[in-house]
Amino acid sequence: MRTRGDQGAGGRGGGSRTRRPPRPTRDHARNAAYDVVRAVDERDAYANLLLPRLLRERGIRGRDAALATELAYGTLRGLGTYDAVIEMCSDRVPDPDVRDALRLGAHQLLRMRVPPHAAVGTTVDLVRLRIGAGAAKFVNAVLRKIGSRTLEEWVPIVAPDPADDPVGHLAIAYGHPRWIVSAFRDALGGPDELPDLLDADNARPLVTLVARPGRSSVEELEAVGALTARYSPYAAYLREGDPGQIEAVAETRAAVQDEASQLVALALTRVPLEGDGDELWLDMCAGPGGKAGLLDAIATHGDLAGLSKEARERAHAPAADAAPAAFPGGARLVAADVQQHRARLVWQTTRDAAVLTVDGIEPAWRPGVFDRVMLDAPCTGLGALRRRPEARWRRDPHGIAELGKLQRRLLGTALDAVRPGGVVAYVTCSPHLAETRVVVGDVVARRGDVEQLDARAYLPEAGDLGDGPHAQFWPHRHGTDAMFLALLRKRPQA
Ligand SMILES: C[S@@+](CC[C@H](N)C(=O)[O-])C[C@H]1O[C@@H](n2cnc3c(N)ncnc32)[C@H](O)[C@@H]1O
Repeated sequence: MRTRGDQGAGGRGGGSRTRRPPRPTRDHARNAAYDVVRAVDERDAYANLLLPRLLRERGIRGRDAALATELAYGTLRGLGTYDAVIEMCSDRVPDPDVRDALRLGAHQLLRMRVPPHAAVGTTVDLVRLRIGAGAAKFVNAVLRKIGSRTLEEWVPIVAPDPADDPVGHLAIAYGHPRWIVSAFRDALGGPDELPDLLDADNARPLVTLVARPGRSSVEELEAVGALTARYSPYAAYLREGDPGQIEAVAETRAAVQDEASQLVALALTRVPLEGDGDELWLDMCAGPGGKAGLLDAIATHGDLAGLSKEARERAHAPAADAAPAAFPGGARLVAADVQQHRARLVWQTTRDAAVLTVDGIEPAWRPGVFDRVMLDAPCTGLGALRRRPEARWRRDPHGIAELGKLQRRLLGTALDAVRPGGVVAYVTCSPHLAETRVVVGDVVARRGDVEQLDARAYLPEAGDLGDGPHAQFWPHRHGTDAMFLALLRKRPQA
């Protein structure tokens, strides 16, 4: 995985050597973390898939498992910062395996409260066993230099001056690629909240559960230790433990689902439709099924939690929008995805939905047959960087133009699929303007049959959603993913 200064061999402490196979050490947590960081760097592995497997296979549990997780995830999140400091402290470009060990040591020295002698000593031991004595000597010297200053002291040395280059400064200080910091600044409308947002992106998110209405309840989740959530009437937070061990989750009556993901689905069900009929809903890009699971339960059983009187009063419904309403049930969800394996996941997590493997841009349905359509469009996922530690370094701004074309085409077919008077929710797990407001603005301007509703009026539980008419969630404001929602009504025919 490249951040900067990725130029090739070096840092061996002199001379060539034969690569030794890994030897076991007692420091299971650091070995597992190192293996994860190496695998991500070397073969584009996914840390959130590999680490749990390694912990299971090696029998690493409890505090060791927590340490391995913090070491691996924290190191991967902070790569950009650590590489800048490593470059400053090295007299040669380290080889990738040595560099990954240095990154692991730098994370312990600069962001974790590991005492310097332990951070240096354990990393040097690991390098001696896994790579060789020469590399261990080099790592020892570099880590000692890194440990001579705190992160706060290093940042002004290795990052551009904030007065000349505020984005470049924040990119190094908070370990994010520069283009992502720029995109966040544009979406926030200015730099003021950037440090809070980037900081929130570096924290592990709470595990949020959804109790699917008619199938489970928040009370059932609270009875097994989950905590009352802030916004969604169906959410509960899990502080610790494996959600898969909870009976309701194992039985797909409940699931893991970010709170903003729950709320954007709920908002779609709350818009009063114009004209007759509210029986058939479509989730056009449903895999792996988070929103489909909730929409399927509400379609069948209704929005059982409904909206509190206070929330209803808080709902600011502009004249053109009717007030939010709790759906009474009695509808059917069709859930589609272009990828068969993702459609299968949707089938496994829903109960009553019809699940199809279909390309949303070549739809298998007649135009105008659906009353409500959810389009959770494929996107860069910049709003969920907290979840995949390495994701920020893998995203590429050059893909956005192609994604934008697909997003526009899918939004066009979603609007064709809904009946006049019906509603489409356009959702992305990205706040990037090119994937959100620009896509919606272009499609609405091109068609004469769509009006954009004030999405905030259907989310009275959550404030601070922006200037509208769309709603934008943020990790630093809401503790959720940075999810975007636009609600579009197809105008009734004259
Ligand atoms: C952001 S994810 C959807 C997440 C899902 N709604 C949830 O809440 O779990 C986007 C999905 O769109 C699917 N997709 C991409 N292109 C598509 C297309 N042309 N037609 C239908 N689905 C598509 C992808 O396979 C992916 O599963």
